[in-house]
Amino acid sequence: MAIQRVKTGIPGMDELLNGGIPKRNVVLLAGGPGTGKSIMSQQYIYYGLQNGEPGIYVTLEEHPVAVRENMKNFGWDPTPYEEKGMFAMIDGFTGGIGRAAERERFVVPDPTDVRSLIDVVKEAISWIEENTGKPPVRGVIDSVTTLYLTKPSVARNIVMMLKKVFSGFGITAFFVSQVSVAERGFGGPGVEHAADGIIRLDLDEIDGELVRSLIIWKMRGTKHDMRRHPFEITDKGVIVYPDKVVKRRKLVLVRS
Ligand SMILES: Nc1ncnc2c1ncn2[C@@H]1O[C@H](COP(=O)(O)OP(=O)(O)OP(=O)(O)O)[C@@H](O)[C@H]1O
Repeated sequence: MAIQRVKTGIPGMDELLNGGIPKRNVVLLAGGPGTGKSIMSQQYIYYGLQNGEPGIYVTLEEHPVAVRENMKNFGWDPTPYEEKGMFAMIDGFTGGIGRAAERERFVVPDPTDVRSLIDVVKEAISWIEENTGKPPVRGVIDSVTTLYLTKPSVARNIVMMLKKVFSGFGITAFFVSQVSVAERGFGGPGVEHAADGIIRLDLDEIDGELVRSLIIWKMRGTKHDMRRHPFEITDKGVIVYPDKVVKRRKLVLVRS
């Protein structure tokens, strides 16, 4: 039987994934600052909404109002879908502080406490089920790194706890993982093993120009492309180029 897949909807990406992400996979979207992790996550969620697939988005690094504004800049206004009960924005940023936070439907009272975050996620899933008759298909946490910045030793446990909830409800998720500019890993000890998939995004200076590229490091349940491909961020979102390959320039030391 063919496996069920969730299309990312990001032009070029599903080709690299042999058709899409296997359903229920939790995929780490790992990369340095400004590499495009949030934009790619928002594009993933919005593609689903447009195709009748409910979604949840947990924002831990940005105000939910700023996330909606950023999405609108790309033409991805989530508000009508929130009104229909198809999309839940989970505010893990404000802790309920501020006027705008009072208007949010799902607010995590203590964003540093993973259990309180999980409770609100479950509430949002039930709300979507009540409104649409099905659980969300897609989910995003932006970023999971925030949850263990000060306690890296529990990183893997936290990712496992969240993965159990998301994949338990059949949700296919992007967990955004922040890595520092020169870091080769995927952000946090052991998280790379807990995740079902890893997509690594990079921004490199080549010949005085910043070049965006990505590579699918792993994806359980499917074969996938193994090469590094360039991508661009445009006014309409991310476009990946499956026919182009980026070969990293090596740093050559010249002795005088
Ligand atoms: N309309 C646009 N057209 C082209 N590029 C854009 C546009 N809007 C934003 N960008 C690029 O996207 C980058 C931000 O992307 P994004 O917020 O997804 O990064 P991120 O990987 O989530 O970063 P961080 O970890 O710092 O939050 C900007 O630095 C800019 O280079």
